[in-house]
Amino acid sequence: MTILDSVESTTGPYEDALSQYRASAERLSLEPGVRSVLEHPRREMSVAVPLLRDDGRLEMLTGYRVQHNLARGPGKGGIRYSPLVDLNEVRALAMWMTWKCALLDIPYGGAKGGVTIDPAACTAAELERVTRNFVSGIGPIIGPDTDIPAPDIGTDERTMAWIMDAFSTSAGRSVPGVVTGKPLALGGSQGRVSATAHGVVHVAGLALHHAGLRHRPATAAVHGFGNVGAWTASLLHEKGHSVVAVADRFGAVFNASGLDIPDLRRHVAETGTVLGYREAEPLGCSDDVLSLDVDLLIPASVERVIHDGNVRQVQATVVVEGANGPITTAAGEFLNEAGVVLVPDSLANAGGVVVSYFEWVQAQQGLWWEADEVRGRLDLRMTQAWEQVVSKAAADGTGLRAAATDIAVARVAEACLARGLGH
Ligand SMILES: NC(=O)C1=CN([C@@H]2O[C@H](COP(=O)(O)OP(=O)(O)OC[C@H]3O[C@@H](n4cnc5c(N)ncnc54)[C@H](OP(=O)(O)O)[C@@H]3O)[C@@H](O)[C@H]2O)C=CC1
Ligand SMILES: O=C(O)CCC(=O)C(=O)O
Repeated sequence: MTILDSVESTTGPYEDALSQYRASAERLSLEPGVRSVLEHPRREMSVAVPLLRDDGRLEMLTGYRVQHNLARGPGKGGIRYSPLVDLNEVRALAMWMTWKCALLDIPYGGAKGGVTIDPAACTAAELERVTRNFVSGIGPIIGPDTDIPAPDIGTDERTMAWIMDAFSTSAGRSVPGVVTGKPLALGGSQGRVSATAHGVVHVAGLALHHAGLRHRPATAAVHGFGNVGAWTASLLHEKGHSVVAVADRFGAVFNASGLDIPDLRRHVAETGTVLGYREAEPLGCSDDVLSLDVDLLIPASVERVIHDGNVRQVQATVVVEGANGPITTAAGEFLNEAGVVLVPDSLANAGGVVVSYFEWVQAQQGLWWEADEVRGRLDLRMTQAWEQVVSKAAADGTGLRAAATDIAVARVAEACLARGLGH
C-alpha cells in the first residue's frame, strides 16, 4: 500500500483532520496541485524501537515521525508515548501542527511523532533507554533547522532532556535546539510547562466574554488531568472560576461548590489519580464530565471524546479544545449549529508551541526572558489569533474552526506556491 492509498482508507483522528482540511480547501477554492500537496504528508518515518526491560527482556516497539508540511519552516510538534499511537494518529497530529503554526504565524511547518508504548508500565530507566533508541531511529530527520520535537501525551521535560542528550552525543557537540520544552537547566523557557494551559485559559476568557458570560465567575469541567488539563484547572481556579469536575483515565470527581484544585493536585501527586479525592464525589465514569451543566467545558485528554454518540448531551455554552482533535468533525459541526462557542484546537492549545517558539528565539539571542515577559508575549499572540479567527468567522458566516482552518490553510498554500509546490 502506498502513502496515498493509506491516506484514502483512513478512519479515526486522521479522518477528522482530512475532512476539516478538505472542507477548507473547498471553501478556499484551492487549485488541485496545491490541494494535493497540502493533503499528503511530506515525509514519514517508521522505526523499530527496542525496549530493554530492567530484568533483561527485550521488546520491539514501533515509533513514528511524520512531517506533514515544511513550506513555512522546520517541522515542529510533540512526541507522544501512548499504547494508542499509530501512523494515522501521528499523521493527523502532524497535519494539525501545520495549521496551528500557520494560524499563530510562527515560522514552522507541522510534524509529530510517537512511540506505541504504555509509559505507565515502564520504569524511568526503561523510558530513558527507549527514548535514546527512538532518537537513534529518527535522528536523521530531526534537528534544530529541520524538525524540532517537544512534549505531548506521556512525555515531559525529562524526555526532552534525554532526546537532547542522545542527539548531541551522536552529533559530537551540544545541540540544545533539537528540542523545545527542555528543563530550564538546559536552556528551556520560563513558562513552557504551563504554556498550553495559559493559552487555553486566555482564549477561554475571550470566548466567555464573546458568549456574554463575562460578568460572573464561570463554572467549568475539564476532561484530562495531565499537563494541559491539570494546569488549566489550576489557572481557572486561580482566576476565581469554579472548576466543578475533572476526569482522568480512571474516572471523574465532582464538587458543585468547586474543587480545591491545589489540594486535588496534591492528592493526584500522591495517588496517581483524581479518584479517591475526599472533598468530592466520584462520577460514574470519566466521560460523565462532558455532559455536565457548566459554562465552560475543556476536553484536554485525547482525540474523539465528543462524538456523534454523546454530543447531544453537551450542555456547556463554551467548549475550548485543550486537546488535539477531542471532538469529531461531525460533532463539532453539531455544536456549532447549536450555538455553542467552540474554540478549535489549532487556536485553543497553541500556547505550547508559541512558547516553544519563544524558547527557540531566546536560545538564538542567548538572552532568557523573565516569566512575565513570556506570558505577556504569549497572551498578545493568542489575542491576535483569536481576533483574526473571530472576525473571519463573522465575515464568512462560519464557525470558529472553519475560520481558523481557512486562515491557516491559505497561509500554507501561499508559502507552498511561493516556493514552487515541492513542500
Ligand atoms: N503538552 C503540551 O504542551 C500540549 C499538549 N496538547 C494536547 O493536549 C492533550 C493532552 O496532552 P498532555 O496534557 O500533554 O498529556 P498528559 O499525558 O500529560 O495527560 C493526558 C491526560 O489525559 C488523560 N486521559 C487519557 N485518556 C483518557 C480518557 N480516555 N479519558 C479521560 N482522560 C484520559 C490522562 O489520564 P491519566 O492521568 O489517568 O493517565 C491524563 O490525565 C493531547 O491531545 C495533546 O496532544 C496540545 C498542545 C500542547
Ligand atoms: O511545543 C511544540 O513544539 C509542540 C506542541 C504540540 O505538540 C502541540 O501543540 O500539539
